[in-house]
Amino acid sequence: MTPLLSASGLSKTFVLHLREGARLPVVAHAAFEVFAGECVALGGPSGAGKSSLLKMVYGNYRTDAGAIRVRDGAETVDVATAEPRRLLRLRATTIGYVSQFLRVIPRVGARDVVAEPLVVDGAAPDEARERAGALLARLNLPERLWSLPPATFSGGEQQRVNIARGLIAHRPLLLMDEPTASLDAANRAVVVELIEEKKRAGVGILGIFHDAEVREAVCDRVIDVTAFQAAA
Ligand SMILES: Nc1ncnc2c1ncn2[C@@H]1O[C@H](COP(=O)(O)OP(=O)(O)OP(=O)(O)O)[C@@H](O)[C@H]1O
Repeated sequence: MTPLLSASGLSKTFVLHLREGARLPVVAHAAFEVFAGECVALGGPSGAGKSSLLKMVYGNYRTDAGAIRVRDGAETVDVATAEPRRLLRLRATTIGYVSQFLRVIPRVGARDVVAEPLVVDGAAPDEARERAGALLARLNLPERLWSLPPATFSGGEQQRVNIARGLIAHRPLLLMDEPTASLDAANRAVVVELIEEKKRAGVGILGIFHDAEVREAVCDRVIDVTAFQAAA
């Protein structure tokens, strides 16, 4: 079986230009794979480079060396060297990303924020809104909030809107950065169920899961990022 994601030789050093070019090596020669239907956690202590690796896989951080091969239908795209347009296309169809925080879209109500990825995929707006409502209901977001822009929502409410937006459409590879950080036990359990459903649908997941209970419930294996520690 070919992996959905195959990273090899990944290295990254931050150069702090405002600190006289101080160099902060984060990872060196990182290599890992993610297959369809599995959930893989990036593990290791704070500052080990978990978020940096996830951002490299999504193409938000440049890599100094290495390849990040992502299967995109019949093609394979190397995120590390892809043209910006190719990267945007890859994100539109293949890589989903659930960040910790919602990037609020001004004046757009929560339900429409969640429905948008389906509309972009070509779903009829009414159907997209109905599915968005159903997902928000599963995540216990009170219906009175659905038409309101999430800017004023609580941290946990915003995180649930963010999760719903990140999970509503099918993307074969899903990156998750602490998807349950601000959630209570009942909502954590819903997110665990949603992740299980994605796995059953063949989605490969790479994520950071600080909550040990959630990690043990959904993750098939943990990649220890300290193994990729760069020499200072
Ligand atoms: N944009 C950046 N510019 C400079 N240094 C950065 C940047 N992003 C991360 N770093 C540094 O890289 C190192 C790894 O950070 P990263 O956020 O990847 O760690 P982490 O394992 O995700 O930590 P945590 O569990 O605390 O979130 C840290 O020392 C951090 O200060």
